[in-house]
Amino acid sequence: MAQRAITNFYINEEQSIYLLSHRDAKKHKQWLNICIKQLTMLGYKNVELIGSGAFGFVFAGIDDSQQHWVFKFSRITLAQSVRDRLEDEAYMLSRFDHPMIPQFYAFERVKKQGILMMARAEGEDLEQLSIRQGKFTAKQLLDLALQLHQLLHVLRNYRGGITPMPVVHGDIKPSNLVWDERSKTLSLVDWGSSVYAQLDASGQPIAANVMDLMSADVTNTNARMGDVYFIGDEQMSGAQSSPRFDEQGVASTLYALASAQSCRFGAQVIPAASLGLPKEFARVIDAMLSKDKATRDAGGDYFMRNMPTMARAYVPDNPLVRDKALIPVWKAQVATLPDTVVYSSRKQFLRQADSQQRLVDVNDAQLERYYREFLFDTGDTEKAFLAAISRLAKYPVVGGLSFHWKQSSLFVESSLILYDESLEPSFQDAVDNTVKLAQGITQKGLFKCCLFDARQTIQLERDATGAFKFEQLPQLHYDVINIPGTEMLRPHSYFEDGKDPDEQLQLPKKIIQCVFELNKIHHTGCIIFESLPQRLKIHHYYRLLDASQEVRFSQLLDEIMQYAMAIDGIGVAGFMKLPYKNTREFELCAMQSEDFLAKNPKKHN
Ligand SMILES: Nc1ncnc2c1ncn2[C@@H]1O[C@H](COP(=O)(O)OP(=O)(O)OP(=O)(O)O)[C@@H](O)[C@H]1O
Repeated sequence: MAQRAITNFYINEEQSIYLLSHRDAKKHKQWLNICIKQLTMLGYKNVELIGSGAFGFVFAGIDDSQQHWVFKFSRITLAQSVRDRLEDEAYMLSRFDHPMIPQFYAFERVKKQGILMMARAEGEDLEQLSIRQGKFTAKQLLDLALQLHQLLHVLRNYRGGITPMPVVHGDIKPSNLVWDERSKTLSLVDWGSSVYAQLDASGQPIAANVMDLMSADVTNTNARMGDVYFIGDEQMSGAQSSPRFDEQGVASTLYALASAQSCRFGAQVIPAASLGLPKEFARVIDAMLSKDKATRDAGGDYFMRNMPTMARAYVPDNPLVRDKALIPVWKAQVATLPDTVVYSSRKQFLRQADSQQRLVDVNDAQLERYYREFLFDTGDTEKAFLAAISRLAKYPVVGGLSFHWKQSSLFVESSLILYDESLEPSFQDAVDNTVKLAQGITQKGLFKCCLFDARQTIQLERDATGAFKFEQLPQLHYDVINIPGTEMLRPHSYFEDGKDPDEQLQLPKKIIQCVFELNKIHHTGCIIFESLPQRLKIHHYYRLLDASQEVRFSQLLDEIMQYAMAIDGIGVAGFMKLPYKNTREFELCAMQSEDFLAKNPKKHN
């Protein structure tokens, strides 16, 4: 119990509600139900939760005249100053009357709870579409780029009366863009980071902001932080706000959708020029994502001038043809889809890149959101790799991956079981990206991650003496599939790689003995013990591959549970078992080779 207490850590609901303590999960559900009830009492029908972000929850409902409304609530757990931002967001949204921007309806306060009301943008946000569809086609991207170009014009040309007052949205990214396939229209939502621009695109102060100039506020930025996975370098480093910020958001968005990633950081290893896009378009995106400001700005200027012409070029409207998957994925069916969460050895991985050693005494198990604060010192490709790993958990999948960087090669072992066949192509894109990005990482070492179903996580509370409270000892869940005898002869992988520095929890020896015994039986799976002061969480998935061994297998799992009741330390420890020792080897590759639409018509036509 000598570990530092976990202080500033909170598992975000975004991870999975199933990982919250019973009490917190109940509170969370109750709160959502209260919101739904209140909105229903106000006369809205079909009220439902449609989104949740770091700052709030978003509900939708229908009024008497069949108008679709959206209600954005700020999280009550946030500081008042942060909650007040919802009112600023309401103000900026109310400035616009444009078909690509949801109409502002009202801002109201119920006790301390602010509620922003606006029109619902019909359709699906582009992050959801990207998860479902995988890489966007060139045609989709050009159509989208044209609409984004139009949006940038709307923002730049905003006027307060006769005075030009360009607006910076500040958070353009796929999840803030709602696409309606029926009407082919795009809407920009989430105005929580928007401000009046201080500078114009050429870096000159904007005359309308005389107040700022007079109040000697010329050096301070009024900019707000957008999503660190999508904002450009200037916004990240606290520069004064300018339309360049949104050009960067647009470039990041187009890049992320073209490559099926959830961030902008992969562009050095997987440039837009490698994605089978029209050459001119790909070059512009890469220029806009450049590390060099002059190149970025020139790219942005080119986009603003030429996007309409680029979008007019003929591009075949065919579905994507994908190369063979870099690593295999198994498919399976299940009645209830898993609520996937990923755990990884990323702390160790990040620490190596953390030059200022700010992570040394952080010992939390799961730092998904928390990592955002520590991303500054990490290389872009490492960030992109971690984001690509997180993206895997957006799919209904269980399994494990290990990446081992040795000499000049990358070795990947995997076991991935996807529970929705229709998502196979997009999941393949997501998995291939992890490999391509890993090929671009030069630091030596090992990275492993497990993907499990949070619904199956066993949680046991401790009493005042530290003993676990339960009526009946819960059982570890497993599936059985019998694979052909020939497959059984292949050597199975055996995942033991010495003490992992991230795993501070000392497990009872008996558990380790059981795991050794389990290893003799052909199976795949993972088990992670996460011991907190008040409770123990056991995350796991198991798949027995030799049905003849089921009796022994389930007996060992029961024993593991019994011995787990002796865990008294705090920390995390776990084991992962991959089914075969068929490690795939990949060469390191600093940058994927160029591939443009016109050059390779067979492949893309
Ligand atoms: N007017 C709207 N019409 C349709 N969908 C909307 C609307 N506003 C928000 N959404 C949906 O709700 C999600 C979350 O909304 P929003 O981005 O405003 O919340 P947030 O808490 O600021 O999120 P984040 O932390 O991701 O910035 C969006 O990704 C989008 O899918």
